[in-house]
Amino acid sequence: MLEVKNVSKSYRSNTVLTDVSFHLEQGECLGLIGESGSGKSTIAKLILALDRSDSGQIIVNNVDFSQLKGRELRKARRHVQVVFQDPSASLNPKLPVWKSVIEPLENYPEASPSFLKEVRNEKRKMAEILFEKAGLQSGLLDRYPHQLSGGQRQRVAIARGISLQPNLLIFDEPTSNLDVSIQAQILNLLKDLKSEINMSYLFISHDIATVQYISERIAVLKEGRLVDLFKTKDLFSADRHPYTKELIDAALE
Ligand SMILES: Nc1ncnc2c1ncn2[C@@H]1O[C@H](COP(=O)(O)OP(=O)(O)OP(=O)(O)O)[C@@H](O)[C@H]1O
Repeated sequence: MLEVKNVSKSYRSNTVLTDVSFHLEQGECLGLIGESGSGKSTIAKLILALDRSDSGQIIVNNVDFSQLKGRELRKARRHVQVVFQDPSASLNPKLPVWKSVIEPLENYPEASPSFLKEVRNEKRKMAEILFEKAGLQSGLLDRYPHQLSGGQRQRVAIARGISLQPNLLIFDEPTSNLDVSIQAQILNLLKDLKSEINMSYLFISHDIATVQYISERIAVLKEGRLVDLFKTKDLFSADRHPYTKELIDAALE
């Protein structure tokens, strides 16, 4: 459902991505790991069409995003959503959180997620269903972002991220700011949602353990090049790229 083909990107003289290729199957989670500055977020930005690659293609459901403009791009964008490390990025501090959760549904009136079919014109009901899916109690609907814990805020961002029933949900370090026990709860929630709603995930993290837990395959980025790509069960296999082994050793330390 996603194909990244020979993508390169530079900012002025700084080469950030070089000839990156990978694909993602429907319903699959691909983990993307690499050190800070290796280009992980840039890949996310390009897939979200927030920026353009210098060369290569990004194909979502057989549509080449790099060729789309204007209305066509806007229409295609609803199939790809994102959850960032900092949920504040997608939550308006001046709105009760239930309104932020249904905002994408207001922006795309043509979207009709299967789990909201019965209530598509009832804003509050849609928010209630999305809250329930994200494991949030309905008593929190009218809170403002600053009145929630970090874990609750991230659940709100997840509720918003799934609201349009996207084909692809990109996570950029979604649990890095959370305590370990909350991280585990959020990862379990994401696993459940993926099979329930049949979405594909691109899960960006610098933490191998997190990526190992949630992903079926793992891609390794080093200085803007994809150096390794393998099934998660082969993480400790002898033929891993030396750089992957370095990352594993560093994590074990
Ligand atoms: N809009 C931009 N203009 C100029 N340089 C940029 C821009 N966006 C990213 N870069 C540069 O691209 C490189 C890769 O950044 P990117 O954020 O993709 O890495 P990352 O692997 O996600 O790092 P981190 O884990 O720290 O978020 C960095 O050197 C960064 O400074």
